[in-house]
Amino acid sequence: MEVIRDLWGLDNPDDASTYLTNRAGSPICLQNFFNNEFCDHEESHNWIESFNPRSGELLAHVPSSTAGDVDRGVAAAARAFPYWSQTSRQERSDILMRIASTISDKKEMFAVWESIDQGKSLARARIEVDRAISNFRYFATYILHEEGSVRFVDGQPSTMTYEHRSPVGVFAIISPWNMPLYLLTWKIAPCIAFGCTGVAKPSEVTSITAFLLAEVFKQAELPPGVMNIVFGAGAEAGSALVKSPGVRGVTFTGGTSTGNCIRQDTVADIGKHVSLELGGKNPTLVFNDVDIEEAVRVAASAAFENSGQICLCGSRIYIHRQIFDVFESAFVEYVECNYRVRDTIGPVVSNEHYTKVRSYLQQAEEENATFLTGRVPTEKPQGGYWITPTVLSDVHPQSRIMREEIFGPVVTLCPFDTEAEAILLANDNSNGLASVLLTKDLARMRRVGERIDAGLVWVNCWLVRELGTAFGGMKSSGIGREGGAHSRDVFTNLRTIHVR
Ligand SMILES: NC(=O)C1=CN([C@@H]2O[C@H](COP(=O)(O)OP(=O)(O)OC[C@H]3O[C@@H](n4cnc5c(N)ncnc54)[C@H](O)[C@@H]3O)[C@@H](O)[C@H]2O)C=CC1
Ligand SMILES: O=C(O)/C=C/C=C(\O)C(=O)O
Repeated sequence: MEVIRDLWGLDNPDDASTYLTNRAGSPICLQNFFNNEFCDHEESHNWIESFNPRSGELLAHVPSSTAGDVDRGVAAAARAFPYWSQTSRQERSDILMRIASTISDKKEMFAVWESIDQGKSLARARIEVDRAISNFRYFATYILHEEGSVRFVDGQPSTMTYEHRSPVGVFAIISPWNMPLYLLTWKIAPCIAFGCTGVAKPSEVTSITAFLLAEVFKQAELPPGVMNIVFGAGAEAGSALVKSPGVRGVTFTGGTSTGNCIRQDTVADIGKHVSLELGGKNPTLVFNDVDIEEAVRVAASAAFENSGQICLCGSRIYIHRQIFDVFESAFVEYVECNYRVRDTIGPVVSNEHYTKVRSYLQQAEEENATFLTGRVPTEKPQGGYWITPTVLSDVHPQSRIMREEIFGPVVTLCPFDTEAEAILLANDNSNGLASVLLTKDLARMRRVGERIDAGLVWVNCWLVRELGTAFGGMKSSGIGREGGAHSRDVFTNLRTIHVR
């Protein structure tokens, strides 16, 4: 496979950029991956164009797969399931470890292509590649250390009872464009660790690292059919995959409206396992006892990391009125020094997303919000989708800017007077994914932390992750949890066995 060989050999940004220049506008063409073979999609003239976010240039041709292609992937996964579901935990663990080592050997190559394809900085891409490796290592070892128990039924000493788990079957794994490799592996690793097989459909906007991951599966000798990758549009390939009768479970991360569609598409099949991790409009609460410098650092990182394109980003910052002015000026100064486009943060992912984020900024202007820093972009320098980190105040609580997930480098600042008001403001949103509390008061951490509508509450920190703990949201932010035993629940069926 010529393209894989080319990309695989490039592990520094300069070589990758020379390679792209030498292709002289001829895009990289990706292929589906079924049964451990790269193969052409059915309608081989039909491609989705994927662009370089830094320049707007055409970067890749992504197969526009059809329902027929999806069927091939599902059939491959179904054929592999009887064998794979019976392999020993040790065998699966060894293969997951080999996958982790193979990515690790090509860490820089993965980071370079993730950065080119998604637009994130190389530093950020490196962190995410490391975390993708950790996903495989974590589930490789988790399955070796699971505990179970056998009990005797009360009053019946000759009857014992125990719980047994078995893999569900073929999974549809659907992932978004904001942390492409990390979020895909967050689902693929437990899927194969718990004995399921699958078909993964990465976002059509950022498909390159998933294509490289397919080569990792080959090199790590994952048996054919255990994990297949189909590329294509959500409305066609994604939808066909979710609806496929051969698919027994769906795990999805992405936007809330797509999550709602997937819920509708699976609701009639009651036995299908469904796990949905959706959007957020997350509050950061800054109380009046904080160290301002530290609070600014955490709140800014929560707002602007990955150009605000993480579902966990804190895009509504509420600050106690007593420290509002001092926090506001320190925050703006910090953002201007530390989140500079092109230098420390990248563009947003696509032209479509640029237009969406820009429309919120235009609305802010029309509604007379105060732009403390940042602006409505008027041009695309060098054709890229650059948006300057923007801090707004004086935004009406009912404005779309305050209520909807913008998913870009845009944050609002608002004052509050009391703890009770802070909780009301934080919870005044249909989402319930994440939140940050900044305070030194331990009693308040509990009082407030336990009343916030959010699946994840970070106190004096943000994006601290422990892969064994529950990850997911409440309200419109999703259904179910993943991580450690929660992922096990997604990918396995539970039966209770009584033996006399
Ligand atoms: N993790 C998160 O919270 C994310 C949130 N978003 C939000 O969602 C908005 C829309 O972004 P999109 O790129 O359109 O995200 P999306 O949620 O539509 O895309 C995520 C994945 O779902 C697939 N998909 C789309 N429609 C589908 C369907 N009907 N059935 C099955 N799969 C389907 C896509 O191809 C992609 O692989 C963004 O502006 C952002 O606000 C986007 C990405 C991640
Ligand atoms: O686990 C993390 O660190 C980040 C997860 C991010 C998402 O799930 C998302 O943005 O969709």
